Amino acid sequence: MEPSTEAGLSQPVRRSGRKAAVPRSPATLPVALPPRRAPKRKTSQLDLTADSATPGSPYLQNGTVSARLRLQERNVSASTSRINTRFVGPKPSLIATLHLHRVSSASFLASHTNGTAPYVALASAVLNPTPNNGASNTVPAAQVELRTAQIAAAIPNKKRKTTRASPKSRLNPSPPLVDTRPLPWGDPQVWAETRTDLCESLPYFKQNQGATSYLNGIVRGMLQDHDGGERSLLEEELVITRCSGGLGMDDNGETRQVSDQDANAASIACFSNNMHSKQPLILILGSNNKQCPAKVPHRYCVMAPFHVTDVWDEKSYGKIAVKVRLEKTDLQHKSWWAAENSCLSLGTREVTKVKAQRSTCVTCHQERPQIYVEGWVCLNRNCTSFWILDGREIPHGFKLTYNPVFLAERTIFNGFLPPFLSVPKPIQATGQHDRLFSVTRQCWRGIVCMKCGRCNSRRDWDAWRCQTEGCDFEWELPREIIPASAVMGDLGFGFQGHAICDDEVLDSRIKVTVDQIGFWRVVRYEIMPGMFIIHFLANDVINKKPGGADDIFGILQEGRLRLERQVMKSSVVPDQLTRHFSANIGLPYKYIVGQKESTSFSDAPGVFTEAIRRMTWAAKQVVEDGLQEFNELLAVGYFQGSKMGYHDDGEDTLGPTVTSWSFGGPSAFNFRVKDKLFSGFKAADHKNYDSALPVIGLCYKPEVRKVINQNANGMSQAKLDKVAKDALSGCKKSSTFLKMKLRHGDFMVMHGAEMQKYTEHESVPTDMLRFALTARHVKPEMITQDQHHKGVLDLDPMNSYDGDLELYEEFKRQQARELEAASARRRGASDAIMA
Ligand SMILES: O=C(O)CCC(=O)C(=O)O
Repeated sequence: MEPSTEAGLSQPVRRSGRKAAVPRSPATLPVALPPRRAPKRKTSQLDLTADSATPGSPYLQNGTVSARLRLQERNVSASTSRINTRFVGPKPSLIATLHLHRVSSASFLASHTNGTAPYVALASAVLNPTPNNGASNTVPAAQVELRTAQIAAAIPNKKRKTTRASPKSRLNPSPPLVDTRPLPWGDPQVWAETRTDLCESLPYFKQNQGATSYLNGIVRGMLQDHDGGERSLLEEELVITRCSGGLGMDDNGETRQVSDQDANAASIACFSNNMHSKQPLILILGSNNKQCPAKVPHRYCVMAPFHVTDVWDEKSYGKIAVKVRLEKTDLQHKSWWAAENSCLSLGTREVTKVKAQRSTCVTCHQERPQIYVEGWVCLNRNCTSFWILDGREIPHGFKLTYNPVFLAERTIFNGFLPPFLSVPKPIQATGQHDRLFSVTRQCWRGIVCMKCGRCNSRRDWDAWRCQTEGCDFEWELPREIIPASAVMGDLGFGFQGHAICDDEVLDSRIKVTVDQIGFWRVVRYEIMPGMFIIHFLANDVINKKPGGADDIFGILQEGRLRLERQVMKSSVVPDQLTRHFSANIGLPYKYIVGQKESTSFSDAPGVFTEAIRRMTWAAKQVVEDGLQEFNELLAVGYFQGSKMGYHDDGEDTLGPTVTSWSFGGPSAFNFRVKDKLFSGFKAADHKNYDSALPVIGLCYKPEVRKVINQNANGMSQAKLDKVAKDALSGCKKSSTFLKMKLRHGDFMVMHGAEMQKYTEHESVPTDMLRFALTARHVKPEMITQDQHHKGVLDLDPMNSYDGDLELYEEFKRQQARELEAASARRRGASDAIMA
């Protein structure tokens, strides 16, 4: 039997944060549309910056917090002089005084994070009337406190243009100044402190930036980290939110609809698919969400499975937005995010009998429930009656209230629940998995701690470890040492004679020469005079020698070097981890990622000193004058599917020669000219041509560029852009000029002072397990004295590597003996025939 309308609520439904609306018959509801938009209240614009205290700032290292805060408004400014404090323990606190000028009253907030611990600066200022006696009105008027908080950087009320929100600004919105919400009823079963941990650990949420995670036409998970825009809500059992898309920032820094949401956007179709195919999705709550009825205990908390009950179009700020209504599938148990004093009772409610009245649009014949108290509205954007109420289009700013009966509706979910409702179990190896299982893509995903429910990315090479202080949960898979032959792809045991070179040269301006040193095939690629890349191709005989590539491949797998995934210094996603694992030996290397402490050569296994010996041999074969000795070694490990994206090794602390040694699976090692250099344009769309950028042979039309640069003097930027755009028409983005295939045991030498300035490289392993050791010269004068001992190497000159020349000599002697024996056999056979 169909449930009756607007009756049957046996228990009052309590909703926090919304005015109680009296349910009335839709037909009798008065509809009062305002004649015109209410004037917008002008809010004070404050701009507080905590400079020198931005993420990664050196001022946040060594336990010292240092910040200078500025508050700016028209005719108003405030600043502190630099404030410093040393902190101990996890909750540093810092009090500083703000000097305010002509401030009437203000309260503001800024925060920053040093990559591990977030800080928030809170300040408030009070009325300071200008003294009548004409004395300076600069007075200490506010106290600034820096303390740890579970929130990311934010600057409220910052004056911004109405533009699309950058991914970064959407990740760092304003949290409430003081969270007065009650504590939650319970605890989330699964939670995370970083977006990377969340996305790497949960099968149903893999979106590093967006809010909706969908696959094969079905939404798997959705993050509620902000409020879902106008008329959105988040309650104990119900969420109404918008499908993402078409959002931007208004003048107050609030996110809102700035363009029509695309009706054909994949995410919208996915929500409809979920609804029609009865597929639930998992909602995740972020700590920036202000609509949750209780305090959010962690940065990200998994809520529960929800199902989609309605999807509709509406208008928000004059633009079309798509809304989705989601109900919790489990109505029997209290939601953990309910307020601790919530009195929504469960159990005996006959909620399914509550149904809002449905009506059909006379124009498009679509049926919908009555969603707003003010009356029934057609919510189909393709209909001419769309967003019409009482014969008029609903004006922007008109306050619509949800029909409480529509909100009270509950639908018994009779679809299938996904298998990952509770805590996803950590990955396990079964008897069917082979020995390579432990280095597959699945094994460097994250896991959920079985003790505290925290999502943890895999950070360590050898195991998963929970990062919650005091939690000792560790998870390890059985591992065995994998021989190189198991990951060498089509080559199996490798070459017995000289290896075949499969490198691809994609720019004919590169000069290629091929040579041979013993068993080593040496291929040289000259980019320009004095700047070259050399590929030393190894073979199976060299690799098998003691101290050779086979031995080192085994030792690297033992895990004594403690390879770790590092936090990337510059990434749109905070706390993003590299896809590869690494550890540094010798002098510290200021790498693109935040390397942990470097191990000294004397503390590292001796085999790494042997590695430096061999890499020094390779570099000496090709660098004619004065090779600067290597004092740093970066070990990098790759599981299946991990890689190192395009970068250069151009830190000013480094010498001009970089040598690497490869182990295990092959890697596509690609080189390209840096994009700006390639075209001369510093911005996309052929804008900001820079005549000062150097022109090398591998640039786009270098001769044309030189002529443009000669004539650039005195030209306006606009004129220069026009001239360059016309002369360099057809110029695309820089592409790979050399694809090197590095195999087990190969060396690669890059040399040239300008090499790292002009070019960049990436490493994309193509099989399951690979390591690379890269040796560099770090200028000791640029490193603090206390680190110098780490780079000291005991390279006995009597013991240096000689390219295994004797192996090749022996191979030639053996070949000669075999030839001699074969011809002796032939001679013997013909003698026998003659006899
Ligand atoms: O050989 C590799 O896999 C990458 C090494 C590399 O590019 C680096 O350490 O900078």
